[in-house]
Amino acid sequence: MASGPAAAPGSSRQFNLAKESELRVEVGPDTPLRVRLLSGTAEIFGTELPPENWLSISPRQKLAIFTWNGATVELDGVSEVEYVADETPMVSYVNVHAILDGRRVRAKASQGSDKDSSQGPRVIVVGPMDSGKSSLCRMLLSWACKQGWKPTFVDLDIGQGSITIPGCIAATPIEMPIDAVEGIPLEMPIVYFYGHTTPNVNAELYKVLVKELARTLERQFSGNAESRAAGMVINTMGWVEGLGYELLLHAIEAFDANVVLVLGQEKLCSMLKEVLKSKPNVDVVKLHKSGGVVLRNAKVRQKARSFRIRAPRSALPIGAEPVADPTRLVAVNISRDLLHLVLAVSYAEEPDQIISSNVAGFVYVTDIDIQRKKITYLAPCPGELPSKFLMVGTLTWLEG
Ligand SMILES: Nc1ncnc2c1ncn2[C@@H]1O[C@H](COP(=O)(O)OP(=O)(O)OP(=O)(O)O)[C@@H](O)[C@H]1O
Repeated sequence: MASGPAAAPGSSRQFNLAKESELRVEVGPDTPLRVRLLSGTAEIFGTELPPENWLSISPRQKLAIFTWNGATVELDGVSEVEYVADETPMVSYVNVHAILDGRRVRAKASQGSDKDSSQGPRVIVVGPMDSGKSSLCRMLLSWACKQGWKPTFVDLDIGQGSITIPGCIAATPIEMPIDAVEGIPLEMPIVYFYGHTTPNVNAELYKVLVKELARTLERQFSGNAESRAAGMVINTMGWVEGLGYELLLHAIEAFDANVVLVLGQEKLCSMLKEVLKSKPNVDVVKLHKSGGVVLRNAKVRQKARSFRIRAPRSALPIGAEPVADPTRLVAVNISRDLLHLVLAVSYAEEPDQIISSNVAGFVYVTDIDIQRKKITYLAPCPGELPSKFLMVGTLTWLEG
């Protein structure tokens, strides 16, 4: 591993990357960094770099520029960390991709026959915090897209998810390799609002929403053979003990996952193998964590969450006391407590549809007039909200 000091502002430098090595880069909070490919081929989490064009890397991003066959890349700007590593688990990851691809081909070939064999792989990626789950999901999705598939990405991580804002679970079809800068496309996500960043606040509600999302996808797959064959890649939370473990099992069951990829933890892998051995159609596969995955402390995680809420479609909540039935709806009075909260706008038409409805988007409360019972909010687009039901959780956000 060759490591270099962070570069001085404005200086550009080149790296000759040998076959199957990667340049790992951590970008600071406010310093811009650009990268370009000068020769050979290289990719960022499964998406190929365009030749010659400068690509701006967003602040705070931590990434690897990996090459299968060798490449020269140039960096321009300031980074906090940059070094080249030649030991990576990428070959094992791409081998998994090849197996998944074979299953997609077989699923497509059996379209029109029985439903079970026309179902492509349903992959769930599990592992402790900072084991590289999200990065592996990205690679598997982007490699599948490169091959012409349109897999569905499901993100069950309510803390550090990458489809929408924290406190939600969501799914979206991925039709093109994921843009290294823009991230997951946001045109068509199906989003369910949980309203908290940890599942133990209301684990029953979390489970109900996971089931609803799984049911919605099942309905979509039954009418769309193409996405059924492409299958899904499911990202999970980094909580793998106790209730966290129970929720992983629940997710495997709810989505009918048939490939479980376990990143970086022997214990979790053997526990899952043991408990799933009664299901011969479920493969549990252990994979090594990449040495490049960057550990994030609680503060960094909180910052990352609040940063995601600044994204165009944002919003977050406050909650009521737990009650006997954890999925019972509680009406929230208009009070100052709502100020600076992000509320989810439900698609529900009637109150009894609220739990089972996905959300249209989010609004951010900027003012409360208690006398007139009036809420002023920021919304991503003008006009009326698609429903009169707004949902509240425990997530807060102050512009800072
Ligand atoms: N090979 C690599 N080189 C450099 N940075 C990497 C590499 N792999 C992952 N990272 C970075 O490390 C951080 C953690 O990785 P990732 O988000 O994939 O982990 P995770 O297991 O999904 O985390 P969490 O449990 O918090 O959701 C991310 O910022 C990611 O971009």
